[in-house]
Amino acid sequence: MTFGSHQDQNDQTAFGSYQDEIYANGLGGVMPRFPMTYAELEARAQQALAPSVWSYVAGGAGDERTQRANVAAFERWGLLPRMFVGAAERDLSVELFGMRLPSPVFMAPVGVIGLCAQDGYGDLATARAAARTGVPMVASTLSVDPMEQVAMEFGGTPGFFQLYTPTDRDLAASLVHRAVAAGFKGIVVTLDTWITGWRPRDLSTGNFPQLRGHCLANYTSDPVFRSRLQRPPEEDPRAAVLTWAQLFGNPLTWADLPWLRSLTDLPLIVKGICHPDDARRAKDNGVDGIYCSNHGGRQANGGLPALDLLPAVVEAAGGLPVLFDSGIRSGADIIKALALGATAVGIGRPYAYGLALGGTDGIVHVLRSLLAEADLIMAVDGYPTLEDLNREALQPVA
Ligand SMILES: Cc1cc2nc3c(=O)[nH]c(=O)nc-3n(C[C@H](O)[C@H](O)[C@H](O)COP(=O)(O)O)c2cc1C
Ligand SMILES: CC(C)CC(=O)C(=O)O
Repeated sequence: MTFGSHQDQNDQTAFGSYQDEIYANGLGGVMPRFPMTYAELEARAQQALAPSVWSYVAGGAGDERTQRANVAAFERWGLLPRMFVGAAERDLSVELFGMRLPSPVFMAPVGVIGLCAQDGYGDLATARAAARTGVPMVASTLSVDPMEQVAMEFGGTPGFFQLYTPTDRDLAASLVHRAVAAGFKGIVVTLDTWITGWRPRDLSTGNFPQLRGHCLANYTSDPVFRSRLQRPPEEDPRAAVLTWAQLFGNPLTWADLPWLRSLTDLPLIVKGICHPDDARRAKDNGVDGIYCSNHGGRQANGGLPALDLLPAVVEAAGGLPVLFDSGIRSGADIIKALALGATAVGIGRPYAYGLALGGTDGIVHVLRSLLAEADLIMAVDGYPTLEDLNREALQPVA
């Protein structure tokens, strides 16, 4: 099978075969085009991206201590290999919100992802990667193309819509209802970013407001948003951006949760939950999934690594699915997060870098590499199914 062919879809349950493919294609195939380590992926993405986009994607809050800690946290856990298991066949599939997914991996919402693509249409390229790999995309509110067009590229892969809840409730309802109509399978409400964190790299380049301004397609295509403007955004884009900036961020409280819940029957997932009490309360208020994340260290510096917070959140979630991101850089990281109780694991910056280097092919390469590594670790370490991956599979590094 050739790399990047549409046969990928049929290959979703044999993730480790990507290794054979790379060896078979040899130097004429994947290797000269795509990096095989995260360090190389990051370095080459830096070369490929405009400096302001690079700073925005790679950067985080403050001196980026929390961002680095997210990654370092994975090094404090080691996997325990088991022998005589005969894990010749592995099953990485997972049941999530009533759907069977080929793997417990998804693409975390990345706003402004559009600008990581060479042609500027990165949301569509990402959706196509979801179609090819079966790895769901959580489409950000902040996209270059409207959600309806993004959803049309998903193929058979389910997609999720990430909501930045505006202060205008009618607009929030309109965005959610559009997502339902477009066929999204769940709504992820991000709680930790109603205001942007202190991001020195963005402040240095000064380009962050401009970058955001390119990613308002979900607003400018929205009838409610348009009704709030004196003139159509096509005629007065500056006024549209100013109006958007005024209503972008809603500092939600628990009192808002019943209203959010009432907007849709789709699974409602709350992103940014890091405290067990918040997980418990969200569950008691009728959410369907908890998303443990510290936004990749982009919002508040000085926090604990998200991985360290995961086990308590899982326990408090009392059986609700727990999605996790922040710091996943390898297949081993995926396995460790699953063993610590995550139901599914979100990839963030790595796929944005894949997009920067090779569009849809680049993302497919990143996702398949991560999944191949995860699958092969399960094979070698003797954990054939996700049920086998639990706390017993891990030991803290001394
Ligand atoms: C460039 C960029 C943009 C992001 N935009 C969004 C967004 O629009 N909505 C959201 O909920 N999270 C957003 N996030 C956070 C990611 O969903 C995820 O939590 C984070 O990337 C995980 O950290 P990691 O990439 O270091 O693994 C963004 C992250 C990056 C890197
Ligand atoms: C426009 C931003 C607030 C989008 C985001 O979530 C991020 O950059 O982390």
